Amino acid sequence: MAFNALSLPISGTHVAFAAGALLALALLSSRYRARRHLSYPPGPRPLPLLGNILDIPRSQFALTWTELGRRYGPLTWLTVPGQTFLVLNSFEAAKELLERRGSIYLDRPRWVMLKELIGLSNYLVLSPANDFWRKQRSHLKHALSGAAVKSDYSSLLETKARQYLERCVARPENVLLETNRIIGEVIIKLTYGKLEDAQGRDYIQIITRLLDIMILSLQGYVVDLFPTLQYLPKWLPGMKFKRDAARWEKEIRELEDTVLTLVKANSLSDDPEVQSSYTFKKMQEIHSKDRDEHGVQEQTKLNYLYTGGLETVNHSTETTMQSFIYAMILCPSVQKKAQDEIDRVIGSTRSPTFEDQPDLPFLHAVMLETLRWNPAVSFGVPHVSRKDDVYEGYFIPKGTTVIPNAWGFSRNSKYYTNPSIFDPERHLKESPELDPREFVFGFGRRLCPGKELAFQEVWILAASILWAFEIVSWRLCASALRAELILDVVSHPTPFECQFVPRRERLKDKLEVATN
Ligand code: HEM
Repeated sequence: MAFNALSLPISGTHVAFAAGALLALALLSSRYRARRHLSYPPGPRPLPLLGNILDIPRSQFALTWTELGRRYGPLTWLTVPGQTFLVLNSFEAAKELLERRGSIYLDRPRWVMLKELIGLSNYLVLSPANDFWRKQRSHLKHALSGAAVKSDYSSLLETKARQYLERCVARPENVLLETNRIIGEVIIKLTYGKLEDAQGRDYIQIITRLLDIMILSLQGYVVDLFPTLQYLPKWLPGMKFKRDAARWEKEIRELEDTVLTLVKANSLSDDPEVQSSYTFKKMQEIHSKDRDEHGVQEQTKLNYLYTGGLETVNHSTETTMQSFIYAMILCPSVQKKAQDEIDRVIGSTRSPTFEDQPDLPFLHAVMLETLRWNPAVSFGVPHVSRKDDVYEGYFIPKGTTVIPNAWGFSRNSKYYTNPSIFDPERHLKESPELDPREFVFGFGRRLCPGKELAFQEVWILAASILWAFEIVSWRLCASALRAELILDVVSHPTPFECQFVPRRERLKDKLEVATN
């Protein structure tokens, strides 16, 4: 039986529904038409089937992103089948998209190798913007706020800085290793309260290995560009990524189990150091909310996994300190000026404390310049968009991976005069140049929650080194050294040797007095 539309009973609801549907259709079609007239941002021409795969670097990523910016302008568009990428070489565009429109650019890439094959999807920095991520971030926001860092962690940071100086006096040939070690100790102390478990296993070694695996797996595996490759059998040629993933997954599970055991043991500890740690406090919260043993187990695991996100960012602080030491070797006049300021304000009888901070403006500028000169996360951590967007007339579809090229901002003469020169004075001008903390710690809702802690930590370590030592190069004179930076996932200076020469007579005695 044929129905005549007019013979159907029509109610007000139907009319409203039909009008709504028509309106939605009209909107959709006008949006579609508008989109058809909108273009993607400029970028290199994609190849059939492969897209821009040949334009995507395998190393020194930030250099390629910066070069693309020079050729195509502040926004560069790249595609590989099924994925779209937007490289930002404009600080203003990064601010607008990732911060002001932060609710759109909130997710993280799929990172097939790291998250799906190795199973690290629950680490805070890698996590999609889900409920757990939100809860953990809100907890961290308080635990690592500027006020909390000042009141809760200043004394730990000062004590660690003095211990560091003592170790450098005792083992001057090992200062770079000691630098990495002390930074690891700060984060582990703060997270777990202890550096090793009852069996004497060193947590810094465990975490360092975890970080190394993470960074290795982010170094441009082809499966990240073509996720379907993961379903092919591992005996086929080109499937090395599958074997790597299987090996690392096993290793990571073992490392995690060790730390998880510590987290559980810690939750029962009556040691005050443990009780002041981040995980102890979180575990108390979990126990107070969930009395069911299975729930507690699950929460403990999640707590560990998310806390794991804290240590996974440790390399950034290490490389920032390495960049500082490297810059001081390359620029002896800057080093001397900072030391003169320290000598004037602090003198020779005691080592620096945070109370000296307001009186050391040149040192503050040196630390800002260190962050700018070699942004530790040189091309930022990518954000992924949750819905379609339009910016400056360009269409940015949902699911686009947006890369804020921090290195590009740091080398852009629009923001900095002579950007490749290490020059702290740029931050002391009447109108200071762009504060690098505006971009080296990322943007918007994914902004680094550890930025206050990181800045205070590198500040106290740098102040202590300059107070106690002259930093010189082991073999070469400064003029023979060139600034060479490796811009990988976490960027760092090329391996170099250096020596800390004591500037104070009886330095060891002075440090002992300070420590006691
Ligand atoms: C100089 C040292 C550091 C630098 C340069 C740095 C930089 C960054 C950057 C660029 C991001 C990505 C932000 C974004 O996606 O927009 C990030 C994320 C993060 N950082 Fe840091 N960071 C440093 C130290 C720290 C420290 C000491 C901690 C913790 C104690 C920390 C904890 C985190 C966490 C948990 C995230 C993930 C945030 C999220 O995805 O929601 N960072 N960091």
